[in-house]
Amino acid sequence: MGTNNKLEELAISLYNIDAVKFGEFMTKIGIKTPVYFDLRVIVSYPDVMDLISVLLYEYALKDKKCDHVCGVPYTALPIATLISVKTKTSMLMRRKEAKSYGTKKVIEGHYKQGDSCLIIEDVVTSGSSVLETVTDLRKEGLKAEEVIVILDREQGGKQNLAVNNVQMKSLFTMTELIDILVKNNKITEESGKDVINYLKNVQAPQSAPEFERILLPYEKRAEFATNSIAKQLFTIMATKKTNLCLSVDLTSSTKILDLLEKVGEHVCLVKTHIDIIEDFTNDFIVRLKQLAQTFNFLILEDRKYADIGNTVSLQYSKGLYQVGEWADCVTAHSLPGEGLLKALNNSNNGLSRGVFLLAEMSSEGNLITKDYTETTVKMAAKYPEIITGFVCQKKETFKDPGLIQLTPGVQLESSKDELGQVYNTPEKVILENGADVVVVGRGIVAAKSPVSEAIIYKDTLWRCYMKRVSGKME
Ligand SMILES: O=c1ccn([C@@H]2O[C@H](COP(=O)(O)O)[C@@H](O)[C@H]2O)c(=O)[nH]1
Repeated sequence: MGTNNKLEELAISLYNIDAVKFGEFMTKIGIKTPVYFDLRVIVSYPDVMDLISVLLYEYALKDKKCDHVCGVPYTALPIATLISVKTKTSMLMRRKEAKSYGTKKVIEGHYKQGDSCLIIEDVVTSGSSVLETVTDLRKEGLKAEEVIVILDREQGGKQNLAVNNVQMKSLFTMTELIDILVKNNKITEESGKDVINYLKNVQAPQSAPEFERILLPYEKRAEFATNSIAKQLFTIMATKKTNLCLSVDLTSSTKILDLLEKVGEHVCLVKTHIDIIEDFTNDFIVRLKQLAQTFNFLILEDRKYADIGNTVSLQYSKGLYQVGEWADCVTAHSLPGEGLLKALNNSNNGLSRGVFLLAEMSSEGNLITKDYTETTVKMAAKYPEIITGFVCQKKETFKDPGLIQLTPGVQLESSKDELGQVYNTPEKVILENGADVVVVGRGIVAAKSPVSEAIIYKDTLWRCYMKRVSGKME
């Protein structure tokens, strides 16, 4: 049987075993889709597994030399195993979380620096899962420049990967799969067209003006995010319906924890300045993490790293605060150059971590220029796996819908403090200036009743966001 016939056979089998379904489904992040894939079920069908491995071999592996293969966890792991055995190629296995004991290895198997590793994946949408695996392999000095996938959903993954120097090959694109299923009378031409139309809509975002980043809802933005913390933060905002980041600029750990007990449910992000706490102990961190888990918020340590890579690496992972152990993300200046980003990227100990780069500041008379901001954004583009977004003030600062605009300097009325902090209103920062997550400090912590004030900020900020995105996705 020729490769084309086998591809047809595979498409029909995937349909028959319900690995691909048509109808109206809701994705994990609440977006409607007319097609749904669940390739996890293929492990129960040895004939389908066999066909997939034969096709992957014939299509992409026959004439290729690579030192290892590695499946993106979890669905692609058994596929990678079959390929490894069939081609007698060594396999590597990537853990999703580093072990907390022993070697703390993320990549299991025997390999040496410079070895090439071919990645195998089942379905690619934005390419972010593949990029997570690429990042871990590259950290070990492996060459990870190619991925083969069963299905390309044609939602920007291929382009995203190419930007990160990963070439993607697929057995089918979504359009090709649909064509086969229509041709074999598995689905009607109409539902085929529905899917193609859906694809056109989701492919358009980056170019069409109505899909400008600030007009997209957070759940959609999560799909574009490459950094896992950005993805989580978008999803938390969409689920909890809050884009409020509380800056807990208090010097007593008890006061911070008491406040978070009461307002944790209203915030998506809690921003700390850990070095202003006068009674810091490790218990504070334990309690803070518990609260983050209970109320589903992330933690940002606003450390504003600004030193050479080696020092930043030490500041991040050592010393009294061991920030890398507990903060989901940190802030950093771009001033010292890329070494700092490399340091943060290499010091994450296998944990999901993110960085907000300061591209602009809210304080009067700050020395950041337009050129500096633009160069900062360009620098960030080289480290998509670690960059969560930018601390900035203007919507023009960056375009990438997968990154987050974190904007401080916000109070209910425009004003200034006596030390140069400039406050804009929620309306201005969200509707005009493009803020995604809004940082409020003294507006809440110094209020007479911080809890009721937090609720007012949360409601006001969310209303502005809803106004911004409403009607644009229909
Ligand atoms: O440009 C910047 C960057 C960071 N910040 C920080 O945000 C909070 C703002 O606190 P307020 O009490 O709401 O003024 C504070 O922790 C700053 O360090 C900023 O204000 N501007």
